[in-house]
Amino acid sequence: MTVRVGVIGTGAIGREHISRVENVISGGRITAVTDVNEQSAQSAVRDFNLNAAIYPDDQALVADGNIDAVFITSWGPAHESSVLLAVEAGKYVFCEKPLATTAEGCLRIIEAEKKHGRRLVQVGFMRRYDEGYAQLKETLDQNEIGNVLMVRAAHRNAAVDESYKTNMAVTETLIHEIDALHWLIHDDYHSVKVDFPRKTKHAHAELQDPQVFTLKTKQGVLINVEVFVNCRYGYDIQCEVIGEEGIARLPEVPSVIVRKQSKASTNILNDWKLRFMDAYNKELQNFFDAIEAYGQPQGPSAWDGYIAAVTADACLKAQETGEEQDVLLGEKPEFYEQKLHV
Ligand SMILES: NC(=O)C1=CN([C@@H]2O[C@H](COP(=O)(O)OP(=O)(O)OC[C@H]3O[C@@H](n4cnc5c(N)ncnc54)[C@H](O)[C@@H]3O)[C@@H](O)[C@H]2O)C=CC1
Ligand SMILES: O=C1[C@@H](O)[C@H](O)[C@@H](O)[C@H](O)[C@H]1O
Repeated sequence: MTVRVGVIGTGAIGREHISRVENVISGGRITAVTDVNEQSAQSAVRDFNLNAAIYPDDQALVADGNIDAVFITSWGPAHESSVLLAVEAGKYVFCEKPLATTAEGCLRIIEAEKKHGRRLVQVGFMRRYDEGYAQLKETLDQNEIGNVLMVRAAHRNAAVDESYKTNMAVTETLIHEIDALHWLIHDDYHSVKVDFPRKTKHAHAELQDPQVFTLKTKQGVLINVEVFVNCRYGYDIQCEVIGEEGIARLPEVPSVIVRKQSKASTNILNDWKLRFMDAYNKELQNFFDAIEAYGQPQGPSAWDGYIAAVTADACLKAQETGEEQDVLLGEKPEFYEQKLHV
């Protein structure tokens, strides 16, 4: 089966995903695109030599009877309405994070998907497909370091532009750790708080940078995540898990070690697209493979999108108030308990 895909939003990651469907992975084909900036949609068709219809908006694209799935790669605030349109039309959905900008929005999507009666939605939490995270998870699942006590993580970007505000440290950046870390240690968040250390001179006036988030889990694990988006030196993702019997670290990205002029040095990547390239490829391959094998996706679900949204809301409130906030999750619906494996 070839999954025929319509893409809503042909910006940076939309183009990345178009390219990987057309040139890298198997099982899918881009047959429709739309973007509020029509020129962007046209240039995607031209640049990737697509045999695809260009639609004026998401509604027209979703109504196309010749598409099976929709990739939602528009700006975050536009995601919810496009997901709802697609689910109501019975299309499979791959939606980049955030699934919706509020927990209530995620619940509306969950209700629509339950009404359809079968999972349709996968959220773009690609860390779960990264080889390093997979190895780290395997180490923890094998109980090699005993009970997990603490996690120390960092999400660093070299620089961001002026459109990136303090709250985006949560909604754009920390959101990946929010998803990956509870998945990694099989635990749920209980409360969150944030500290603002001395501000770097490289951050613009409306951005507090760096920020340090402390997330406590229901089992008492203390997770500390540094978000530092003007670190200057590169794109760097760190994660160290401290257990009762030992410590497990996310592997570094392989890089040749050069010994020269009394120094040993390795390269550090600068670009998130390269850091997680294999993970993006795997998540989309898995999306197509699961549709073929089971008639439904098996990757991060709308429920995972909801967990991230509730936790992100608590982090935003912690930013505003300076106080610790509880993470209040509803009961996981039976609908999302089913485990599939490709
Ligand atoms: N999983 C990951 O690692 C990443 C996820 N993202 C997420 O992907 C989404 C897109 O990010 P970027 O590609 O970096 O942004 P971008 O600004 O480069 O592209 C977004 C595109 O969507 C279009 N658009 C906005 N609203 C629309 C609507 N209602 N209908 C149709 N088109 C619309 C814009 O014109 C633009 O071309 C964001 O939610 C972002 O958080 C982005 C980068 C990496
Ligand atoms: O989602 C992403 C971007 O939006 C964000 O800007 C980066 O910091 C992330 O690491 C990347 O994965």
